Amino acid sequence: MSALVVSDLRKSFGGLHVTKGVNLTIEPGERRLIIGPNGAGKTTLFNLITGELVPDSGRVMLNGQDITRLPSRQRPHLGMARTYQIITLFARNTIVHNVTLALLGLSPLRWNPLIDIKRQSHLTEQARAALEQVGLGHIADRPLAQTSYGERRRVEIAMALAQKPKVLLLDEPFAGLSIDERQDVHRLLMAIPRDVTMVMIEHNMDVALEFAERITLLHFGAVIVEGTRGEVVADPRTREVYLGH
Ligand SMILES: Nc1ncnc2c1ncn2[C@@H]1O[C@H](COP(=O)(O)OP(=O)(O)OP(=O)(O)O)[C@@H](O)[C@H]1O
Repeated sequence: MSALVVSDLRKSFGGLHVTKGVNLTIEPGERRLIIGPNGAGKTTLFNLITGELVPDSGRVMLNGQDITRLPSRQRPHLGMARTYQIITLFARNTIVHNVTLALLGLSPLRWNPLIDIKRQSHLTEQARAALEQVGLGHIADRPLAQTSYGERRRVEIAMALAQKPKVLLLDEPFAGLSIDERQDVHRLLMAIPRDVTMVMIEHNMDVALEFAERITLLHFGAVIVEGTRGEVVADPRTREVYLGH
């Protein structure tokens, strides 16, 4: 059974057709890169898959289950996680506290106004384990404000990993990072075990090529090339979209 299947997905904003019948099949354990120039419709596709946007038509299946109309907040319980920008989180609180809060947000306990987060040791342990996994275990008790941009990106990935996802969606995880920070994030993503399927969206083709075995090129809301890394790079349509010749 495929990990994620998108069938004939369509979305318009007013008269603008932004997603024009996209099909994708992603196998368990796969690392898939979805590339495309600015405005190709990558973020929209990502939001349709995660449930932040509702498609006009088409279907999204996660591990064989139709989730097209399932609210996004329920998708983590079925094994889908995405990275979030954490800039708006609690900068004065510690890193581990922030990751624990992200986990609490998924838990039924979030409805309890009397909850004392410090007592939720199982959530804190899960948060610490995820921070270890991204190489931040040693600074888990540092305030979030005292972290570099690259470290914050790793905290974002830890928040998603703490949910123990089966399918992890990464929205431009290298954006805004220095070359060294990119290498760190790249190494960390490559070390994630194969029981996690990963789909990454990225507009800059060069920074993410090594990540994926298979690449999908999106242009004007449609898939125009798909194949192995070698096939997509060699395809004249890829050159045309990216290099204009
Ligand atoms: N909510 C919206 N309302 C109207 N138009 C939208 C909306 N969201 C996206 N669009 C338009 O849809 C098109 C695709 O946008 P999208 O952000 O999905 O592209 P992208 O490939 O992610 O681009 P980038 O690499 O620049 O992030 C753009 O023309 C954008 O202006």
